[in-house]
Amino acid sequence: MQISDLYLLNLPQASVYYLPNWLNASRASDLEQRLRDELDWHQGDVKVFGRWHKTPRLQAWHGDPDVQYRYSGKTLNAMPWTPALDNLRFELQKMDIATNAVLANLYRDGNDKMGWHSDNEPELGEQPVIASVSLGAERDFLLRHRKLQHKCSLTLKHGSLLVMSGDTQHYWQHSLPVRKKVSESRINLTFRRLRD
Ligand SMILES: O=C(O)CCC(=O)C(=O)O
Ligand SMILES: [Fe+2]
Repeated sequence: MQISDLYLLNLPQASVYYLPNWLNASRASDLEQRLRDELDWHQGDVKVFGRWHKTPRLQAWHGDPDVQYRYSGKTLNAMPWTPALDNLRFELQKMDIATNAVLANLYRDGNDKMGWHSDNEPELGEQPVIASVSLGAERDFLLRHRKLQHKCSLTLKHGSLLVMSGDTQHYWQHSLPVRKKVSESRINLTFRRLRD
């Protein structure tokens, strides 16, 4: 499989690709269970408008030993790859998506969320490639252009793969809004490549 086998979203100044059934349902469910048990989940702190809050989701940071992650003024060392994460990383590698770390998010239910942001930290480079795997509850993923009026909403399915590349992070923001009716949890893995 190649990135060109995914569906390209028709968005200006963006390269966003999506494949709903990247993993079959049973593999996706097994993986979800394993990751829930194996990853180094913790609830971090974020600074929003000068005040500290608990992140409205759990997170885990895994990757190559030398990879560090700067987040709200803190530096975290990556925990090692687990076999399950390493397998996925290998499959992405076969699609020419080279990554050395993954930020995992666990949304415990529809109250957990992620606010508007771009993944544009300098260590991700000029044109970051972010490969995002979704497991568990379906959640809406929103994209909005920073200057134009364009918006887009996508329901990320169990076992799906979303790839953001090119200028996407430069011109667009994305978010995962609260969905009160969702009672199930969701795990999302965002594979990234950080440089030093
Ligand atoms: O949960 C998602 O689908 C989005 C996660 C995300 O944007 C991130 O980790 O940077
Ligand atoms: Fe993101």
